Amino acid sequence: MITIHDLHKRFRKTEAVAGLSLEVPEGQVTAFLGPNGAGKSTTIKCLLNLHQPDRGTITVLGGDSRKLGPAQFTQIGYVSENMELPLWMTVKQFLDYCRPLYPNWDAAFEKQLMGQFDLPTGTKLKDLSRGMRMKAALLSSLAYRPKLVVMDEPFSGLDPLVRDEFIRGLLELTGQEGWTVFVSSHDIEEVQRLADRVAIINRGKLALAETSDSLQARFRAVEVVLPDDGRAPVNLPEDWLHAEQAGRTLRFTASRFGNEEGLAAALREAMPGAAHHEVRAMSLREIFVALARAYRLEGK
Ligand SMILES: Nc1ncnc2c1ncn2[C@@H]1O[C@H](COP(=O)(O)OP(=O)(O)OP(=O)(O)O)[C@@H](O)[C@H]1O
Repeated sequence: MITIHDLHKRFRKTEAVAGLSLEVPEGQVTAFLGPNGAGKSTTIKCLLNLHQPDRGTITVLGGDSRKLGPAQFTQIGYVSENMELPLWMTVKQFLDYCRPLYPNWDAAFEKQLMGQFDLPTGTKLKDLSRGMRMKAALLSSLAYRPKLVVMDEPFSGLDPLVRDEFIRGLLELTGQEGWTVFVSSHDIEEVQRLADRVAIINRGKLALAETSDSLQARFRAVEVVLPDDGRAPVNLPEDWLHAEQAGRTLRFTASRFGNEEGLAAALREAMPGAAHHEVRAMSLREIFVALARAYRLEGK
């Protein structure tokens, strides 16, 4: 659905995107993660033809992003935290304004979304809470049933309750509609329930792209009780991340977990005298924290 190849974009001295290549497959929700200033918004603006790439190519919906025009934009829903909305309009006026812009606008679906999002039609956009305003923006971008939904930090600034409700609505819809969604965030917590795939960008480059299932299959939190002399070996396997010892307990993150037997054998080899160990699956949030430490993800 989206193929980014060797994307470069510079603003004066800042190299915002520095050779990013990424595939966003059809029918899945891809979370595009990275710290502040990593290059997420710049990538999204390039793929929507709002910025010209300096180098590299992006294919969106089968065509060159630089040729995206009104016809393609009726197939793409775009929601951004910085979106400018006509705040003086009521929700109803706003939707009346959007409807004729999209030949594929689905009035019945608009109604369904209105119910689902529980929006007050007669209220001016400027008088809505931030969460409600994002919902109005989302509604106006979904009611024409786009093939591709691109969201740039849609949840930032929403309180957890509103965010959860918003995500529940989105989850239902993506499930029903089979949408391809590309959603950026600086915090996995915001999008972990939505994401089929995770792509991490750091300092303008791709650090990792993988399905959530594969990440959750290969990461484990491990706790080992060391033998009486209580010293962990200095050279642990390099896929055991962030080893920390407290008393006789050694904790680390196994980043290439295959199965219990394989891990037990590796533990016996690395620490022959260890008494016992515990292995626990990790949430995407915990995995992201471990990855952030491993890649030293930092804002610019
Ligand atoms: N129009 C611009 N002019 C100058 N510099 C820019 C411009 N847009 C982005 N940058 C810089 O490019 C880098 C990447 O910014 P970008 O907004 O793409 O990051 P981001 O990952 O979306 O960050 P955030 O999570 O803070 O939104 C930053 O250093 C930013 O200051």
